[in-house]
Amino acid sequence: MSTNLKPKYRRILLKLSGEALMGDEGFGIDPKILDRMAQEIKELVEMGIQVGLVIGGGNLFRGAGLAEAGMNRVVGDQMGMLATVMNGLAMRDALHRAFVNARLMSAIDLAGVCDTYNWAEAISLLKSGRVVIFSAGTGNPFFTTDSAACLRGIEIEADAVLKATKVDGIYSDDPVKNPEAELYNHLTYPEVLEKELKVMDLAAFTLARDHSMPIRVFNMNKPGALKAVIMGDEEGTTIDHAENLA
Ligand SMILES: Nc1ncnc2c1ncn2[C@@H]1O[C@H](COP(=O)(O)OP(=O)(O)OP(=O)(O)O)[C@@H](O)[C@H]1O
Ligand SMILES: O=c1ccn([C@@H]2O[C@H](COP(=O)(O)O)[C@@H](O)[C@H]2O)c(=O)[nH]1
Repeated sequence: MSTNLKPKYRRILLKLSGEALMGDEGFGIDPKILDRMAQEIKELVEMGIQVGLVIGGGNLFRGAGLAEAGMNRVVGDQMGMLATVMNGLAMRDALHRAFVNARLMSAIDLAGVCDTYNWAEAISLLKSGRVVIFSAGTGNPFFTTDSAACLRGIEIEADAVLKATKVDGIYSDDPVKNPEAELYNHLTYPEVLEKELKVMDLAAFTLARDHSMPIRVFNMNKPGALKAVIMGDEEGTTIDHAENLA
């Protein structure tokens, strides 16, 4: 249970792993996970926290995988970006069913389906308590939704990028492959690079570092983990400048 009384963050950029959305299925979206995430986001909104959301697309398509199978990489990435719009539509629907006001924006024009990304409008929606889902990544191929999360997080002046993933945080090695791997509570930006830890791709990570955007990585399947992160409790792994970790 948290010993902190006030949330640590006022505005967050929450990145949800697309792959984690599929649960035990090999493809697609598990409605139970979607509804649980919607409830957890609702709790944050009720605490007065402004929530920007980026969802991955790994449960549907990844450009790199499609290119390996012979498809043109740009076309594969376009399919990957559209996959994140599908996840965004599903999440907006789940949030609306949970009586949470949410808007879906896309970095690619999709008139009639959702709004096109607009920075000023996003800020104004966040201030009015709406959850804003940023889909279609950065709108460009050869990037990932981790880059989109850091980019949008910096643009909306979020207090942190919270990366919800399938493992408890950042380990000394991939914990799925190496059960001996140790979990880190805190890391500085240079430590992540020195230790060659796979937190997110380099483009995303350096963007966060260069703009002093703290990153917190935690398990989206662990009940209460998101709330603990929000309250500033020791949960998952925090990456920041050394002086902010002290
Ligand atoms: N040092 C490490 N610490 C923690 N996880 C690691 C590490 N190295 C590799 N991983 C792997 O990275 C995975 C998390 O990846 P991540 O959440 O970034 O998925 P993703 O590819 O961004 O998801 P999606 O594309 O579906 O949104 C973990 O499941 C873990 O197996
Ligand atoms: O800015 C972006 C973001 C994503 N893509 C493509 O979408 C898929 C899914 O995103 P993940 O981060 O892997 O979940 C990604 O593999 C890319 O193919 C993109 O092109 N540009």
